[in-house]
Amino acid sequence: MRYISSMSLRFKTIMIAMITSTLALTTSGVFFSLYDYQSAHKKADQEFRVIATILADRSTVALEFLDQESATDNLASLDAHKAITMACLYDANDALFASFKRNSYNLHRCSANLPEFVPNKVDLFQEVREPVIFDDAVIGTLYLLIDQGDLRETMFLHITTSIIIIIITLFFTFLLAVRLQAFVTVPIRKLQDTAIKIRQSDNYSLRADKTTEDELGNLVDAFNGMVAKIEHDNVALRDSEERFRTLTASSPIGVFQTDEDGQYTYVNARWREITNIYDIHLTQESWIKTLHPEERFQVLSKWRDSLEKGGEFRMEYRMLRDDGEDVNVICHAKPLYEGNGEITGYLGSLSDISELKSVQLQLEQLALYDPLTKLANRHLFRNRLEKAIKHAEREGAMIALLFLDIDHFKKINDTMGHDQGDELLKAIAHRLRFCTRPGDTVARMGGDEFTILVPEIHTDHEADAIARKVLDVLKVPIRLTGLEVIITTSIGISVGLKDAEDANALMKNADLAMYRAKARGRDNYQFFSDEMNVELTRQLAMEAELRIALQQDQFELYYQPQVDLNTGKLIGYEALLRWIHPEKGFIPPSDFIPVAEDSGLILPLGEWVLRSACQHIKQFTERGLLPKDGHVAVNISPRQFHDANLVTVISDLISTTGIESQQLEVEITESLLMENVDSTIATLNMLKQLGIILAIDDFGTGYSSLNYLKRLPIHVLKVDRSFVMDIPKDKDDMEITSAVIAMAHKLGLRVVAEGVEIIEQADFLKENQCDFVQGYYYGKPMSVADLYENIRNFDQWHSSTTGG
Ligand SMILES: Nc1nc2c(ncn2[C@@H]2O[C@H](COP(=O)(O)O[C@H]3[C@@H](O)[C@H](n4cnc5c(=O)[nH]c(N)nc54)O[C@@H]3COP(=O)(O)O)[C@@H](O)[C@H]2O)c(=O)[nH]1
Repeated sequence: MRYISSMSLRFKTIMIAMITSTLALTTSGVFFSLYDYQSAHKKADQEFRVIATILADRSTVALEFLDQESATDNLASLDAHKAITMACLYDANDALFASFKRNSYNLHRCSANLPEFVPNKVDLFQEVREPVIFDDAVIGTLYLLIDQGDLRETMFLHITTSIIIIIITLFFTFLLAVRLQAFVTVPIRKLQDTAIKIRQSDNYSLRADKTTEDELGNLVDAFNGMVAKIEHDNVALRDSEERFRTLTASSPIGVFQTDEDGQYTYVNARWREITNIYDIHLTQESWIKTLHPEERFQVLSKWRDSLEKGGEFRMEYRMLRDDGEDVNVICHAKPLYEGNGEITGYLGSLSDISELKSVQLQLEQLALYDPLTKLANRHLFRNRLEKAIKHAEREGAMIALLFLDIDHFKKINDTMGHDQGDELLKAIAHRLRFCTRPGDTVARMGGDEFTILVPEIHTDHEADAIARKVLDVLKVPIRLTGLEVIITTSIGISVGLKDAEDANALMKNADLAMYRAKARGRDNYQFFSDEMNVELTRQLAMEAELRIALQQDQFELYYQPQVDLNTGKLIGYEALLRWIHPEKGFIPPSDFIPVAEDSGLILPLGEWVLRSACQHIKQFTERGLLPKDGHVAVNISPRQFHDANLVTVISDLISTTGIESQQLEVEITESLLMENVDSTIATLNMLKQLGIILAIDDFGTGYSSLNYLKRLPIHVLKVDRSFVMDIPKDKDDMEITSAVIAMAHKLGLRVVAEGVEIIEQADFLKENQCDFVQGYYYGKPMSVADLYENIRNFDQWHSSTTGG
């Protein structure tokens, strides 16, 4: 079959025609020869039987009368029939009676007796036996032997003629087939030649000639149509490729194409710029050489993996170019497929993302690191803390978390200026790094708060040692431009997973411990303890109770008189808040004010105090308990002071209660002044514009500088009780107090001395021109009812209480 399929169409067409003709002619020749032979044979047989019947009939008389001569003559009439070779007449006993033979050369002779009949005998001669009947009795048999040679000869002649005719016909058929096949093969050959020409010349504008209008003509049309489509597609492809080349040539992205083995077949100019490879014969090896040694293995194995699996290649990697430049790139290559689905190569892009990477790094730096100190920021610290907790859970290890707050940093920052403050923070960060090991994390949480995470400790002593080291190292004077600063810090330590098992709790515990360190005089460290937690629980319980107290009106204002030292007259009161708990009784403000401050409850509570104080001012004025130009001082906590609504609240209260604004004095603590200086001054100015009196409370306990005080729009300075209480025993306190009074006067401020308990203190203050005093010596804070009871006439009441 394969042999046949490889034969030329021309040969096959001729062969088909020849085989078909041969088969048709042979079949019909053989059929007709046989038919002819059979017909001739049948006809001869009938003829000889008729002759035999007639002859037998004629021989009846000769046999009956035993007339051999007549019988022989009778038989001799057969001479006219050439095919009858021999005729024998047998009598009733089958004995030869008369005979005839063609000639003396005839080999056949009649046998003496009638030959026995042999059925299905095949011979060149045919026998005919005809009974001779007389009166319905067989009196003899006529036996004829007929030579069939003529019949056969005729048949052979017919066959021979047929064969000759077949051969001649086949010959003409061949000539005709050879001629006719050209109608099929020539257009096909032409089509083939055109196809070959197109293929060799890549000239798709060529077309095959259409010579017929039959199926071959249709084939040519279809072929030409197909070529036209290819030509059109080629043009489109060329245009597209042209556009691609033009585009890639000026593309800011490197573009490359490789074969299926990864060898470069095309790169654009940008690709060369990025890789710094300008070899004309570009190989994969030249690209491999540009890969950064640290990443070469990963890049190559991924690239080879993509080649083997026929998958996409997408990777971000570094290159170390031969000019020494470190370039970050992102490479993306996709396989190109042939029509049969096989990969023919890769088309890819190469982008220089160095700038992006550095921006990303900067962003990461910004997102995870504190821009000033370059320490980890809150997020990164939190992240590392959570990882350390997980590690500790798995390994059963301990972690230490140190929470640091620089002591009085705000004061230092405000005094030295923010630039120096920043330098100081950087120096602190540097020292903290020095105190830790590579696996530890030092973070700046914001402001002057730092944390240290030690991810693996074995005993508390290790955390203890780090804390000591930090305290010592930070205490070493820090030299800034033009000055030297000594700083201390307060450190809270929580140990995981002993004190707490999650990041929030550990942070909270360390924070709590840090506050304990602050409370214990700063410049020390404290480990978190359960007792701190108890304290926290207590504070939370108190917070809940404070909310109820606010709803149930469990608060009351007490008033402590303030006296003019020169005249001895009452000039006003300080309003002091009291919480009368229905079960616990009196709870001092020093206990609940910090809780209210921390929880934010100070805002509604402080507003309540202001409203009550304004209402009382109104009542006191009406009942003559407040002298003309007298005032009531109200304490404002830091959080309340920084509340955006404070000025509006006070302004509304003054107008709704109908008091004079100068009858209200607002006391803010000195420590508050050290935070947000600008906004503090702005708020003070707004309050001053309302016409109220502004006083600085607890003066001397903070770190206010004179320069700083000068900028503040305040009227009164209250010398803290801690300076007054040891007068006259403590000479230092006396000196400080007199200096503060003198300084305040120079700044145009009036001075109130707090906590005056004895006459010596009053005398000392008077000698030093202190303006006003307040203290148990003049009167303890008292309820409004007591006030009405006691101060009907202040002068009388004062002399009765002081004995003066
Ligand atoms: N934000 C607010 N703070 C308030 C309010 N009411 C009070 N406070 C602050 O609570 C702190 C404690 O106050 P308190 O227990 O009322 O103590 C005051 C006086 O009773 C006490 N004092 C006065 N004279 C003497 C004395 O001669 N000896 C002595 N041992 N104590 C005396 O001093 C406190 C007044 O201090 P100060 O406010 O600094 O003038 C206290 O800090 C209050 O400020 C409030 O409504 N809001």
